[in-house]
Amino acid sequence: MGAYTLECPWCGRSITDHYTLRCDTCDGLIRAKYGARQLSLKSLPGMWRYYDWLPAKGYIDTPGKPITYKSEGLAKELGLKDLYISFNGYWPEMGAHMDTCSFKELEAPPTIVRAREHGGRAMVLASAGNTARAFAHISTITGFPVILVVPETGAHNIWIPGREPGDAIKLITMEKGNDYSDAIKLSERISALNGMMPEGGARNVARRDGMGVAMLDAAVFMKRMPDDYFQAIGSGTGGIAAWEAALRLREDGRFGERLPRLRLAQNLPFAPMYRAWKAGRRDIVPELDMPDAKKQISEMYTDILSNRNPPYGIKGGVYDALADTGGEMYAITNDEAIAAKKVFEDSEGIDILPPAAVAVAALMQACENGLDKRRSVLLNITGGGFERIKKEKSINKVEPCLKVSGPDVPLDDMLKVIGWPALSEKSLTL
Ligand SMILES: Cc1ncc(COP(=O)(O)O)c(C=O)c1O
Repeated sequence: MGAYTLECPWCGRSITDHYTLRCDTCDGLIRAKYGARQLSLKSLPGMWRYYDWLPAKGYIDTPGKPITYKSEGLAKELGLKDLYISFNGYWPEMGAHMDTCSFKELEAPPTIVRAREHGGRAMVLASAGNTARAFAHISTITGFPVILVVPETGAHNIWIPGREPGDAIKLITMEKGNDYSDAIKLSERISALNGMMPEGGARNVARRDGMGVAMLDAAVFMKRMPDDYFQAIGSGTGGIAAWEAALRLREDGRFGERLPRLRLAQNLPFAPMYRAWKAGRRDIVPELDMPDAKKQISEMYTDILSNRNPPYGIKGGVYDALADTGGEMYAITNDEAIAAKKVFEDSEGIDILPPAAVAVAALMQACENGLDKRRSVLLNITGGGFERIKKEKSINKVEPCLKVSGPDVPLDDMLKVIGWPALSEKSLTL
């Protein structure tokens, strides 16, 4: 069980896993190559049902997994015959128990397990909100220290469902004017500390293969891969993950030969990947694709979908995923997303997070523009059930231990407040 090696499909190197995030030779995205060519489902909790294709030896006892179901309400609304929904969030009647209400809860468990298995004593990560919440939740469950760097505007997103936040969570907020990319810069500086593991973003196979579980769960439920996969993206890591999961399913042989077309959506006015893709470019040109990025980000319906350095042009990144699957990009206005949110909630009966509304709006746009209604479509509702969980469980805010002015603040003062290196000793007792 759980046997894997790492390989770089772009230069053919096989790599021993030391929590390795990069291929030194060609800088393409490395992948996990699993011992099990065919997926067999395991009797393990939540997402660990897909343990065969997760890069970890152990697992964490958490119930969260995507729930795939066949839509009736939205399908009827849009005239689609075969619309499937991957619901990532809280919806107990459907068996959905991702209590932090987003698919980032698929990334956190394998990433923390992998880090621990490779000698990590703490993890640092930057997030506009949902990712930090998911890692904080898993830190509360496991006691594994996490340092979260979050722009002030996203701090309200960091809460723990149903219990008090664990004391191994250290939340650092960044003053107004800093965005997600500033948070990434600061977290990269902190990650240079001995024993501190970077979460690795799209480069971390545990994050990607964790998110790929949405595609695996759908294919198992549908008994085949969907024709189309809709998702809202900021970094696009979820899109890459869906593509890689589909490549494994194709190799498995029981889920079809054709890769699902990735249909990925960004929220206007900040849509650098949409613009680069539409211009037929592998590279994002900041002056053309995200002029005045900070202003654009401040005008988005959901700045969760903002990332100024997405893994787009890198080998094995979003561009390659779109190209290999015959994919398409969509740009969604704030009004379209707000309208789509209501359509989904009225027709399916559960609240969704704003990024998921962007994906719904993309599906609606595709339908208006002639998407063949007989195609089997998988819509990734990447977050939902927040209104619902608020009524049923306590939402316990994580209080920041420090607020900083920008990404270049002196590290020493910061570490004193975090309690480093004493914090790192904590993980040794776990
Ligand atoms: C709820 C939700 N949906 C979609 C996304 C976009 O994910 P990605 O761009 O990493 O695929 C995010 C990112 O944080 C998110 O929190």
